[in-house]
Amino acid sequence: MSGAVLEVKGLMKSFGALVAANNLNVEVMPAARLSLIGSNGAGKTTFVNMVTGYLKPDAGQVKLDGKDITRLPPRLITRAGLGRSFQIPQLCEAMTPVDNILVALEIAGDGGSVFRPARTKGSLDRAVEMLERFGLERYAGRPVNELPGGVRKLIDIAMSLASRPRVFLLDEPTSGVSTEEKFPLMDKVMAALEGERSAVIFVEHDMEIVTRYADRVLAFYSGEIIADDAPDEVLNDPAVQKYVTGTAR
Ligand SMILES: Nc1ncnc2c1ncn2[C@@H]1O[C@H](COP(=O)(O)OP(=O)(O)OP(=O)(O)O)[C@@H](O)[C@H]1O
Repeated sequence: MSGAVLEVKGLMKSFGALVAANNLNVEVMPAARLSLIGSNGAGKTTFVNMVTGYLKPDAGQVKLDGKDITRLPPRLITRAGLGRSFQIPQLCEAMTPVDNILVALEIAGDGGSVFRPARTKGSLDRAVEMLERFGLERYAGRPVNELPGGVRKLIDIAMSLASRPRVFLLDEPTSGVSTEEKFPLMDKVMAALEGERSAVIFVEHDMEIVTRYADRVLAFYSGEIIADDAPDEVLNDPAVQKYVTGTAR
């Protein structure tokens, strides 16, 4: 046993002649803060989609807590303990934040209907607790389609975290967020994770966010991981400066 919560071995994916993932190997420990960087088309989303079941790999294996989840459908992967939030929040527009979180709990749970999620005391308490953690109590009773973009993003993240995923994947959490809002948003996400053992993996183009919130960085280039180390090491790597950050002198 490696102690890793997520183990990715030999993951491969091609689209015709284009190799979008070339033998990706990654182990993620509980409570890790891992950032995925790389220029457009480097293969980050392909990696995330394969790990979360949205894309079938051509070869390789993904294990969560030692359980093989390769090729399971996304919903079963969520149930196994792998949460995901999207660049564009995936919300039930006419429902309140509390009801959205109840739906997320239902999807991550063992059954019931996502159209009429159970309103047990446990699930309601958890939904309210999540809103409090993100400072969103005042929006509790309004439909989410009336709420501002930053708030919707936080609700989407609160939905994924409500079921206490073992691994939480965030796709560009600060994209579309203003410079003034990006640090408060990440501070809230990281504070909400305190006390949980979830490992966090976030795709990010903003190097200020990467250096402040990640304890490890994977740099992708042309379907391969070209660096895997602490943020300072990766950002000072000549190949990363040449192919990823464009900061080579
Ligand atoms: N469904 C698909 N069909 C064909 N090619 C694809 C498909 N999905 C991704 N690709 C290609 O695979 C490569 C990797 O794309 P991917 O979306 O994983 O990159 P990325 O690092 O996430 O980029 P970005 O930062 O722009 O989101 C790119 O060349 C892309 O054009």
